[in-house]
Amino acid sequence: MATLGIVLLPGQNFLLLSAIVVIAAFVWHYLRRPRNLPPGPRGLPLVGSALSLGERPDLTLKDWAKTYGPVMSVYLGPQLTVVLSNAASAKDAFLKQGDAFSGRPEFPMFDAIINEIITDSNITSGNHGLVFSTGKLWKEQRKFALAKLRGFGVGKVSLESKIKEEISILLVAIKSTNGEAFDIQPLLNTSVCNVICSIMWGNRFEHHDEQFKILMKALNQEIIYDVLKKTQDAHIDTFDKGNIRDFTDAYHHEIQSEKRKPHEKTFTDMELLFVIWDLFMAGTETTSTTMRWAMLFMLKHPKICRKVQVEIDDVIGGGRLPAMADANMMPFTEATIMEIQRLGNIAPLAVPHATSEQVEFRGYTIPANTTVMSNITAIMMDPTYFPNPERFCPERFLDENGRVIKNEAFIPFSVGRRVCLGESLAKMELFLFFTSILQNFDVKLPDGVMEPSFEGIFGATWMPKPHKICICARE
Ligand code: HEM
Repeated sequence: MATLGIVLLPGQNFLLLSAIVVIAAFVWHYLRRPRNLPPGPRGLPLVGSALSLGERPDLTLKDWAKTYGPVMSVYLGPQLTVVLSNAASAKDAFLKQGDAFSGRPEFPMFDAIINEIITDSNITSGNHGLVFSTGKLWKEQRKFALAKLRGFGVGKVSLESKIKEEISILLVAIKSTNGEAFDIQPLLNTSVCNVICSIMWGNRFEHHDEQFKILMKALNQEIIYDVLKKTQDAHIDTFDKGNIRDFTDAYHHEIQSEKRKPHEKTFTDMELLFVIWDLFMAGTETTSTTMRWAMLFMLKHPKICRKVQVEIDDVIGGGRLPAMADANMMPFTEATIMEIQRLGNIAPLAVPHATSEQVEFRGYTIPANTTVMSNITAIMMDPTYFPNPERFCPERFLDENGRVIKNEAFIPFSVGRRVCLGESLAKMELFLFFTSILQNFDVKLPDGVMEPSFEGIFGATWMPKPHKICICARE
């Protein structure tokens, strides 16, 4: 190459070209940034700030918010993302401007997975079910699911008795460990999953049932679709519109009553599969992981554990299982569960939202299709609302008369239109499982272990690393 009278050797040619590409990438990176965005780190071309997030993105983002403020913009790869790091900004967005802030980002990887799993249909997009759907489909599915979950007993005594049946079986299984160290996760997963089975299909499974074992194993695998489809098809074979037994029947009835043209319908057999899939995925690991954190916190704070047990003994005694009606009379236990959820915090960045249109927010302009994340870790560790936030202290949720008080930054289920659809069910399960275990057992560390480990794995949820504990019959 000979330009401006300069002659370059082949190696220099390559260097020059690389330099031009890098400079162009930086110029493009800075110029493409839309005007009037919230402040935030500039990051690098193409990857943005994604490589700086580390193993705990929630903690890194919490740290960055100290510099850039509670509403900050970050490029994660090429994706513009707005991060909300205090309760007020999350509520302003998801509650006050919920119309614009309740979409979900597109996940090309998710679409690819769906394509891979579902081979017998022409489904190509991820806009299905409850968790990742948007627009009219999401609104209709969510409204239906909420109404039917209520109809099939969520928040009512009818479901409570099913949860208690599950708990009785769990307690027998725990007792059979004879105080030996064991991993409680599979037992908890099975019990919680069975509660969803009861609502979806009207029946529970024995822990050793082969079909149930396949379902449990499938939950995190590609065969989940086939397993759910087989169960659903068998269920629908016995459908009788005069006898709606469960969620699946109610949904099937809705499909049959749909009068809209095929392309306008959102209630279909395929959609039912996605909805059930979402309820299993969102409703199993979340609750059982919170219970695993609960056991660890009780091991770490035996005095608090003892105080909960004293309250259980006073209000319930030992002659019957705990009931939801007891909760009002057990403020310390309620406050302890809240503190477990605050520090156990299983959904540190919740589920990302997206803007459905360009929106003016707190003086900034946020373009359509921007990903919006609420940093639940930052919100539930905010010292303005939780003084000394690292400390495990149930009393922070009690007033001077020992009554439970609300704290507006306590949002483990998120807020607004996309608030966790299973919140009532999860609260029922957490109270009944937690109190029933502590009513009957003491939690202990295995021989030779001095401290419970709070090391976790940051994945779909923030969960404790696999560990063993001893659960011994109370003396
Ligand atoms: C301790 C237990 C649980 C916690 C901490 C939890 C937390 C959350 C959070 C943070 C979200 C995201 C909300 C948002 O996008 O702003 C969510 C969504 C959701 N959760 Fe839960 N969850 C729990 C249990 C459950 C259970 C038991 C079910 C169902 C049976 C469930 C079903 C769902 C569904 C369907 C969504 C998506 C809602 C939507 O996009 O409209 N969750 N949950």
